[in-house]
Amino acid sequence: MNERDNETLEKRNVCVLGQGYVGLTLSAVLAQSGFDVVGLEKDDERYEKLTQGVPHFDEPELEKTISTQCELGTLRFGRSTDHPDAGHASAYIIAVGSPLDENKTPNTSIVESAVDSVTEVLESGDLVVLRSTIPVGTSERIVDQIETETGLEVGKTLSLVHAPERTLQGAALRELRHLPQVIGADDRGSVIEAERLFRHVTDTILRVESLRAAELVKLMDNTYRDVTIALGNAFGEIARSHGLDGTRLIEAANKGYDRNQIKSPGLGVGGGCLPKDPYLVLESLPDETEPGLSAATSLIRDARQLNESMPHIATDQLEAALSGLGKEPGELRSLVFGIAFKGEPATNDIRHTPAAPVIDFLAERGPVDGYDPNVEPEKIASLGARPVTDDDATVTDVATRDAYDVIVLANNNPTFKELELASVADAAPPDAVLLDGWNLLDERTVEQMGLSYVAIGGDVTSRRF
Ligand SMILES: NC(=O)C1=CN([C@@H]2O[C@H](COP(=O)(O)OP(=O)(O)OC[C@H]3O[C@@H](n4cnc5c(N)ncnc54)[C@H](O)[C@@H]3O)[C@@H](O)[C@H]2O)C=CC1
Ligand SMILES: CC(=O)N[C@@H]1[C@@H](OP(=O)(O)OP(=O)(O)OC[C@H]2O[C@@H](n3ccc(=O)[nH]c3=O)[C@H](O)[C@@H]2O)O[C@H](C(=O)O)[C@@H](O)[C@@H]1O
Repeated sequence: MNERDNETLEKRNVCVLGQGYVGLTLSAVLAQSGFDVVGLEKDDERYEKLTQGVPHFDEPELEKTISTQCELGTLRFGRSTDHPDAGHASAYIIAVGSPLDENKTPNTSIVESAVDSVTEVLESGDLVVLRSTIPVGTSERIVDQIETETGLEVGKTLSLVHAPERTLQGAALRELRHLPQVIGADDRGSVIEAERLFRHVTDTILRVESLRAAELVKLMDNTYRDVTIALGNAFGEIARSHGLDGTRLIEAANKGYDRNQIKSPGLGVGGGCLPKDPYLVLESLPDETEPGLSAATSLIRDARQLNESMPHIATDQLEAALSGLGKEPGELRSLVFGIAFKGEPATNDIRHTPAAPVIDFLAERGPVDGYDPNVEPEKIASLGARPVTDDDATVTDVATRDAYDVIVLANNNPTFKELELASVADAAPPDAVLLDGWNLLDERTVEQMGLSYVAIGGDVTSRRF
């Protein structure tokens, strides 16, 4: 049995490795829940901002929570497990990145390196929580890594679980408190220890049978979302091939028919996770050639590839619409609204943003301005667009500051619906094109203003007025 079995976690100090979207929000909520937390962040710039109480990303209530907990002394930050408080902790939560490499194969080296640094301070009776999203089977390999490096034994002198994060960026602090927490381990004692911690965060703990079960539950959640989004995108393309408007047909199909809620077509799937996690499923299969698996993996892979192609399908549509403009190469003036990977809930995260391939396409044809009230100008510039930084400007002010030949709504920020189309059309050259990546606007209104309207999943020629 675990040597600390009779000690409740209320006395445990917690060390969270990685203070990104997952680690920092969890550190804040754990501190708020009465734990003594040290958050470790190895990135110098991010660490420096944290020492000033400033997160590198926006989440509602996050900065206020951090400031309160730091003032109370329940939350502090360090760079590595060399930090004195890291050694005093008895619960270690790994919340570092698990990206893909350039071949779209999972890279768990960042997780393994974080685990390595924890093994230097682990003691008998400690708890390790693997929170990063990792391929099935990774936790078992980490158990071997820790047992070899420390001589501790999971289930006897050490507890180890996989407890995945499932919050939505932009809603994380609220969802941490309300979503059920999945916990999987290969021994009962470890689950009990982890429950003693997470029951202070959320009311519902969902025990699953093993480490790999918890890994797969998380990957199923995100892969399900990616595949269902892909099906909405597929219907958009199928409808368009019939000269029909997929978005309107999906709206009709969903109305009053709750057991089906088909997702609307969109410009693409971004963020740090959905574009990645289906590949973690595909890359952790024992043997993809087994008959039952090959169909399953084709479904997931094809869905992922369709979602990856959506921005390029959009620029193909745009290319067709631009042919009528007769612009010389390099002359096309463009504005891209919505640089973050999604517009709602608001985020400043540009990881895998669908705006990037659209900016690339337009930048080959002329200057591109980029506008997103939630994204720092340097991030917009990093994608090759010239940041528009008029803080007091309305979206109409931005859209009419130049005679743009192309205006793109690249994410679903609801403020883009406030575009005063008459003003936009007045400022634009004849036959300017508006690409509405999220079907935010009414095509009839856009067309009546004299702008060419291109929508994802929509087909203007099909529209019966
Ligand atoms: N972003 C999200 O909303 C969600 C992400 N996840 C998963 O959680 C994990 C983390 O995701 P994010 O927070 O978005 O990643 P992130 O990249 O924003 O944050 C990770 C942080 O850890 C730091 N770091 C890396 N190695 C470190 C080490 N050894 N010691 C201290 N700091 C270290 C990095 O500098 C970075 O700031 C990933 O596996 C992701 O798939 C799961 C659910 C939600
Ligand atoms: C199953 C699920 O809901 N996963 C969530 C997802 O959160 P994330 O912050 O990535 O946001 P998201 O709403 O899934 O959006 C991801 C991308 O998908 C796009 N998207 C979203 C919904 C939709 O109907 N169509 C669509 O194209 C968004 O525009 C965005 O580019 O991924 C998170 C993660 O694992 O990082 C996860 O914790 C969250 O619970």
